[in-house]
Amino acid sequence: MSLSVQELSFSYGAKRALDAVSFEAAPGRFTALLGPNGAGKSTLFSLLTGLFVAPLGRIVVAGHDMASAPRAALAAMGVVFQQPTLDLDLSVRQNLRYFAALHGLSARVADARIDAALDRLDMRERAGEKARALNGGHRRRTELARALLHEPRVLLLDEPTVGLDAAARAAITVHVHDLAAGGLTVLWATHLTDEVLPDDDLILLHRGKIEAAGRAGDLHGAMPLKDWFLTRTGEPA
Ligand SMILES: Nc1ncnc2c1ncn2[C@@H]1O[C@H](COP(=O)(O)OP(=O)(O)OP(=O)(O)O)[C@@H](O)[C@H]1O
Repeated sequence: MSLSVQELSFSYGAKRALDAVSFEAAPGRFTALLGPNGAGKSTLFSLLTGLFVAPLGRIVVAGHDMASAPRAALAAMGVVFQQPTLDLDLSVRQNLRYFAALHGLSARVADARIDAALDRLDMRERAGEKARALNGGHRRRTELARALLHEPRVLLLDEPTVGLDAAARAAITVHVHDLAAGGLTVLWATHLTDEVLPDDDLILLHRGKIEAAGRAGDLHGAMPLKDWFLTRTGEPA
């Protein structure tokens, strides 16, 4: 397993946001972390990315424990945050080069990887444009390209389609499923059931606890995922 979360708990004062959460995400699989608003998805991402330190439980990324080997764990991880994080005054290429430099990549290696990443996302001709000039879908693609530059084993995305139109949402969802099919470990947090395919691995998080986990199609069976989600959480997707 390239991502393993064991008995993770976290509270904001008296408010318990995560309660003994355990799950694994495997290489070559798209794992959807599905939960209604307030389920604890963002809290979990803050712990996975080292923004918060978990007082209870364990996170292991590609064999590296976040508590004892945080640098190695973080180096094995690519992250697309819910909030946009591009520098809007820099070009696409400058944004990517800056990130590559932070990861210690030489300019030559960085430029080769940037070109390949932009080609894959059909964005090569936008490389010189300021991030400000891009629409939401292209900004997200740039963030995705950036998250992969250091060739992580695990890709984490926190509600990456928020604010995108239907076409951009579909394109990025398909692209990330392809990345998983190519061998990457993907953890995709969402509250939107139409982003989850029957063959995906699904973790249902509700009120800080894992409510169900398994292959999505096996969990919801003949019932549409949206209806299954409603019966298990009492909240519409
Ligand atoms: N800074 C905070 N202080 C107190 N409670 C918080 C804080 N941040 C989150 N919470 C609470 O912790 C719980 C989990 O919140 P979290 O933001 O992780 O959920 P989420 O699934 O990401 O929801 P959303 O999709 O709305 O971001 C919620 O009940 C929320 O109200």
